[in-house]
Amino acid sequence: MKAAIELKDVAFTWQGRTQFTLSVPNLDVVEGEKLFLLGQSGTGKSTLLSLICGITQPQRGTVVVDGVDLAALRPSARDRLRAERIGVIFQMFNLLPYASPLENILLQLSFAPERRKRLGNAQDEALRLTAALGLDDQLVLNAQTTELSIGQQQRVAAARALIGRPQLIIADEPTSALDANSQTAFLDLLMAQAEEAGATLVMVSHDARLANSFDRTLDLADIASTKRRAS
Ligand SMILES: Nc1ncnc2c1ncn2[C@@H]1O[C@H](COP(=O)(O)OP(=O)(O)OP(=O)(O)O)[C@@H](O)[C@H]1O
Repeated sequence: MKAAIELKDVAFTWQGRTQFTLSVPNLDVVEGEKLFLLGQSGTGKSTLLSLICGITQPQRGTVVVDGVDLAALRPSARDRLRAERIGVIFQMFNLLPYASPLENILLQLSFAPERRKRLGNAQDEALRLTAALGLDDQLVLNAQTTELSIGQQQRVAAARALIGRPQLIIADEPTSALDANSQTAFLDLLMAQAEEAGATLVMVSHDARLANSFDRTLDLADIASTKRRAS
């Protein structure tokens, strides 16, 4: 089976913060796999997702995504690869505050012409996704993102990640602000979208009950060592 993500001998330290080092000797995720990633707070789950997305670069080792060694790309090419092939739901959402939810979702496609081409009417697709996530059309079309609750913003961030069926979906605690019913609806949609696109899914969550829906569960402590030195 083809690997969607391969990490080898990776070591990473945030610039200027030598207290924390994340080391991942080996991590392989195969195409189409749905991986659930658990781990204690502060151990480096979000850091690992940043490395996979090419947002940060390891000081040592290789990160290969969809057959591409991220270190071999210029920063602009890494940004393009991320926009085209990876749907990212960031822990802090990273939405534009003064744009509408719809504008936030469609903006993603302006950086990703391949994803755009897979769609007929992009606005219809955005509204289909947001409706499936329980958001009202009028809110999506007319509200400013700052007016949305945290749970609503999380759903907008999810729709932005899913639009255009990216091959890889990276989700950092995407259900943390949702109530139990919304969590179930969200996970159902996430799984359906991943399956429809044959996408690989890596999701971080503290809620171990969600693990049942995934092919594999990993605790970060079993694949990585985290060094935390007192500063
Ligand atoms: N942008 C950043 N700049 C500097 N240090 C950072 C940055 N992001 C995270 N860190 C540090 O890296 C370490 C790991 O953080 P990370 O967010 O990856 O952990 P986590 O396992 O995702 O935590 P949580 O479960 O609480 O979200 C922490 O010591 C954190 O302070």
